Amino acid sequence: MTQTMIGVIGGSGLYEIDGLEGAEWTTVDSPWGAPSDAILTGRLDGVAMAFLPRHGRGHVHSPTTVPYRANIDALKRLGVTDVIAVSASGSFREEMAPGDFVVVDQFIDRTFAREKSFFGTGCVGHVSVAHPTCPRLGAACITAARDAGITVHEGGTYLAMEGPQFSTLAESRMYREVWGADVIGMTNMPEAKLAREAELCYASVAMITDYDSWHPDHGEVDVTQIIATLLGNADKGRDMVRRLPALLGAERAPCPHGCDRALENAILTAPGARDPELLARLDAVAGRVL
Ligand SMILES: CSC[C@H]1O[C@H](OP(=O)(O)O)[C@H](O)[C@@H]1O
Ligand SMILES: Nc1ncnc2[nH]cnc12
Repeated sequence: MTQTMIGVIGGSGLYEIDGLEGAEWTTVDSPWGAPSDAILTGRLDGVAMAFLPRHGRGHVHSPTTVPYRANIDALKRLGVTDVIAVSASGSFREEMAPGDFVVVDQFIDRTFAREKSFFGTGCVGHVSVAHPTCPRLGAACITAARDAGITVHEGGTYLAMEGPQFSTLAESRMYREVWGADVIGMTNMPEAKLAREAELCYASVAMITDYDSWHPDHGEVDVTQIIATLLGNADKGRDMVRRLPALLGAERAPCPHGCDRALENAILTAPGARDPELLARLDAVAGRVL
């Protein structure tokens, strides 16, 4: 048994959480650069918690410039075991309405201008992301959201786009009708892939703010409309997060889905051919297997 530490990555509109005992903003140094912000640490119902605003307080980082590797490394370095990503998202489904939450379980990664792996020349690693989210953690989010009175949808495919512009109407229709995506956002990739490389359980909660641009009755998405919905969603998100420690507990058994063992047999580079500088940077993420 290890100790649970829940890491919450707060998206647009969710820049802090309340109610943590011993709350403190901690600056974490990472060999992958500076994280988006300091990390709020503390305890809730006897469980260690860490909260990181994805875009930084004051919304400084764009979806492209969020330091995804530093963020995941910093959470791992602090001792986080389970990451809950909370993200403002557009909906491609009539029934996934603004104000609803969707616990996402698949992704289509259309991002192209971001560093997507901790591995590379001198230490090549390949992890599976066929099932990119942790079902155990996702189930806890579903229960927590339901207990908080939120309309929550179980499962969905999140299209991760580069942004920062929203989609064209043709793209919106293609993602929905041809590709079968359910929700859209700009940040869950490469975050989910990096969490898997770091052997962290990862669950994604999409807080629906809009119908993107496909819906004939809702016109095109704009940020004013998103912000209006986002403020109510952020309160709901905080309510969901407050319920997670009691559901997950302070003691943690190995992940039944193997998220915490994702690197076993993943590294191909022969020990003698590995780059010592890269190995040093991988200390937190992959130290267990190096
Ligand atoms: C505020 S509109 C677009 C912006 O909101 C989402 O951010 P996050 O995923 O961090 O909640 C979306 O991905 C865009 O970055
Ligand atoms: N329609 C949308 N497209 C991309 N990211 C979003 N975040 C919130 N709504 C979005």
